[in-house]
Formats: sequence, C-alpha cells, structure tokens
Amino acid sequence: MSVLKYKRVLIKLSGESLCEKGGSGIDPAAAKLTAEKIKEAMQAGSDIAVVIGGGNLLRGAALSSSSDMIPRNVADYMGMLATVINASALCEALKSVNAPSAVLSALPVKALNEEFTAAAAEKHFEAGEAVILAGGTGNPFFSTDTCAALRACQIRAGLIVKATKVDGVYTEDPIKNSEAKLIEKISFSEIIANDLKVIDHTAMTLCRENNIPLRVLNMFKDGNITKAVQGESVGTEISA
Ligand SMILES: Nc1ncnc2c1ncn2[C@@H]1O[C@H](COP(=O)(O)OP(=O)(O)O)[C@@H](O)[C@H]1O
Ligand SMILES: O=c1ccn([C@@H]2O[C@H](COP(=O)(O)OP(=O)(O)O)[C@@H](O)[C@H]2O)c(=O)[nH]1
Repeated sequence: MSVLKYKRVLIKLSGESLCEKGGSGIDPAAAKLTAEKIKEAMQAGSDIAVVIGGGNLLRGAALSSSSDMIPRNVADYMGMLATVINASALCEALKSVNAPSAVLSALPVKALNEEFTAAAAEKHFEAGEAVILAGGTGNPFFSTDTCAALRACQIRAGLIVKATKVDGVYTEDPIKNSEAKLIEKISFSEIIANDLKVIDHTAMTLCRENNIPLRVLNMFKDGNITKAVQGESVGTEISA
C-alpha cells in the first residue's frame, strides 16, 4: 500500500459547487457531481473534512451593502445559515453516491446536525466518514475561508484545498483580466503583500502562523481535488 502524503485534508468548497456554473441556489445534479469528487478524494485514503461555503445562496457583505435594511451582523448570520443549508444538501448528495458523512455545525440545528467540536470530528473520522463543517466560524465578519483555516488547525489537517471557480492564484483576478498569469507557488506573505483577493487574508495569517499549506484549484476539473489530496501539484501551492 502506498504511504499517504497527508493523513487528514480539509477541503474548502465554494457554495457554488452546489449549483449550476454561474447560477445560484441548489441544483441536485451539480451537488451529486461534487459529491462524486469528494467520494473519489475519500477513496485516496486520507481523512476528509469539508468546509462548505454559502455564496450560492447568500453573502452577508453583499446583502447588507445592497440596502440600509439588514445590518452586516444579521446578514452574516444569514450567510452562515446558508452554509448549514448547503451542508445538508452535500450530506444527502454524498449519501446518494454511497459515501458516508456527518455534518458538524457551529450553529447547530438539532434535527439536522451536531455541534462542531474537534472531539466530535475525531469520532466521525474514526467511523470512516467525511466530516462536513457547517455554520462557518459561528461569528459574523468572517468568511468560510477563515473557517477552513481555523478548523484545519483544530482538527490537525496537514493540507487545505480551496476548491474554487478558477485554476489557482493569478497575478490579478483572471475573470477581470484575461492576461493574468497563473502562479504555481506563492507564500502566505506574498498573497497578503500583493493584496491578491482569491482568498481571505485572515485565513492566510492563520495558515502562516500554524504552518498549514494550502492549494487553490479549479473545482470543475475532474480529478483535481483527488490529485491535491494525494500530494500532486495542481493549481497553486500557498505555503510559508
Ligand atoms: N489574484 C487572483 N487570482 C485568482 N482569483 C482571483 C484573484 N483575485 C480575485 N480573484 C477572484 O476570486 C474568486 C475566488 O474567490 P471567492 O469568490 O471568494 O471564491 P469561493 O466562492 O470559492 O470562496 C475567483 O473566482 C476570482 O474571480
Ligand atoms: O465564519 C463565517 C463564515 C461565513 N459567514 C457568512 O456566510 C457567508 C457565506 O460564506 P462565504 O461567502 O465564505 O461562502 P463561499 O464564497 O465560500 O461560497 C459569508 O458571506 C458571510 O456572510 C460568516 O459570517 N462567518
């Protein structure tokens, strides 16, 4: 049997992994495709945790800035609840492809999930389940990227994979500038110093302090997530 590069990997999945490309809401077919990718990554042998975003349903900053009605504090709780909805969708999608999983939430909903603790996560890893982490950090003014960094520290993950809509970190936003160049390897400090927006800078600081490497890759390309979990170079590596 081959030796695992990482005993445990945390995958940060964009909320948009659960809807049609460029769309919103939850599309069962898209959720199933994403579940197949997580199942494939689980079969590579590492323990898999998934932090799911909520951007397909609601982003707090965008909602609160669109009018004076909903303050950011409330809008962010709404965003965190969106991740709880997504976690249930992902859990059911994993069930439909025969991949066992459990949802642990920072904002627990009794009928659907358990409260997140590192010890509860450990119990589910031991049972061979993917652990879906819902509700973000449980605090407004944070993002699910920062939640991924925080939870990776708590569960002692050896790698974070940010599975997103672009191929990795570019010199500039590739959606806005088609001339932007893909970067193969970059440090946490360079992401912050160059103000690259692909990932939240609070997450970068936490990863740097705790020396947890990260890979940013395109979630729509088959095999990408599994390759990263197996330690292959795909997308962009962010490290110290
Ligand atoms: N330097 C950059 N490199 C790559 N993507 C960037 C960069 N700057 C901005 N982006 C944008 O960041 C987006 C990913 O961040 P975000 O929308 O928060 O993703 P997610 O929903 O996966 O958390 C990409 O779709 C891209 O348009
Ligand atoms: O710890 C957290 C994580 C998330 N959110 C809220 O939940 C929304 C959805 O998360 P995110 O935007 O990170 O989702 P993604 O872009 O990854 O789909 C955010 O916009 C925030 O409003 C929050 O307040 N605290």
